[in-house]
Amino acid sequence: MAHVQLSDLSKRYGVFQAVETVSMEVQSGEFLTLLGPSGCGKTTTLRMVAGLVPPTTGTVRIDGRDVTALSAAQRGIGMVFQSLALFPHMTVTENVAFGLKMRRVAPAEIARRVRSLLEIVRLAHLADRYPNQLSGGQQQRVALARALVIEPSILILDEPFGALDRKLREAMQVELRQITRDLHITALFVTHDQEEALMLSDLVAVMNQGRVEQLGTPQEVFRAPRTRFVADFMGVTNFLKGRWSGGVLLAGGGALPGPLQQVGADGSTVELAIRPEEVLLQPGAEATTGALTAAVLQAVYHGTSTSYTLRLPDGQTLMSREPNDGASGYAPLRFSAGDAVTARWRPEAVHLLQS
Ligand SMILES: Nc1ncnc2c1ncn2[C@@H]1O[C@H](COP(=O)(O)OP(=O)(O)OP(=O)(O)O)[C@@H](O)[C@H]1O
Repeated sequence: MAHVQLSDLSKRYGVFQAVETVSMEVQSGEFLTLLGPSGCGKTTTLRMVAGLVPPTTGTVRIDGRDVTALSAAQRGIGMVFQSLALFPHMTVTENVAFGLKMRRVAPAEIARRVRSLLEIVRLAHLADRYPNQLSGGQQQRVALARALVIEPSILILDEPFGALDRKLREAMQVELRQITRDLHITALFVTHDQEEALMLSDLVAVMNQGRVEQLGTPQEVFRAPRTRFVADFMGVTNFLKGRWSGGVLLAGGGALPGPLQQVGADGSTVELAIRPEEVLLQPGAEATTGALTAAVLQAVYHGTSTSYTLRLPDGQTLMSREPNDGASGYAPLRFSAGDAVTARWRPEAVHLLQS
């Protein structure tokens, strides 16, 4: 059980600000993921929590205690990194036992804990193998067992599944989620893969240029991104420029479906995001309030869905993505280039972005 609190954590390398005033709290047993593109400061943040990198300013607290000045070993945090560095000359059992031996745990207790951990990560049958006799996924599980065997209340994982193929990665993700839940471990995870972040986490912190741009549940950051960066990172492809007029948002050559809360004066402009799967199309151009007319520029079949690129009357483009169910999957596409259509969406599907 451990509660982690980061307060105004910053890291500067020379003149370069790698992490800037990051503050967040992870409750005991929660799974938090730092998500963001390469170089945004995820690893540096995680290493400051682990005690591997000293912060320039700010504090790290575990269960209310300031651990900023403590070494990594004194913090008792389990760690798994992408370059997992198993000891090649040791068997699976010896690799997992290593941390306990260093802590001078009694041999019988070591044997008991290693056996139990190998069962949890489903490797008991490979206990006597050497790392080079294991698949990549099995090696990752040894690394996980090795981190878990010291019974850490906090587990730190930096892109631990980056080298695995998709199927193996998914299996490991499910296992990791189960293990951290079962053992009530507080986990801090780093990835640049939004799907991985969404499926694993209780909380996702989206980072950009050293700062946390949005912190929320997976549903919040996916469904209600607050900035263009977060929306973009979450796979939103539709960004429209709009203008307020008497409580109505004008964009794309028409009035958007309301009610929307006007945030600026009349005439002020705003950027908005809409997920392509929220844009519903009907045949024929029918300009009514809450619907936009559009011309189909391109139709692309993706198997499980079909995407349409549309041109709106004011020249902006918009994407619509429709799921293909069993029947429609074999049917001809509903629209093709040049067709006139009407686009609508639920008022809640529109997210006004902060500039
Ligand atoms: N020891 C260092 N000296 C100087 N700059 C560094 C050092 N370590 C990291 N940086 C820089 O700090 C920034 C953040 O690095 P960090 O490793 O935290 O990013 P990241 O988000 O984890 O990226 P990735 O996904 O590529 O690992 C990068 O621009 C990196 O070049």
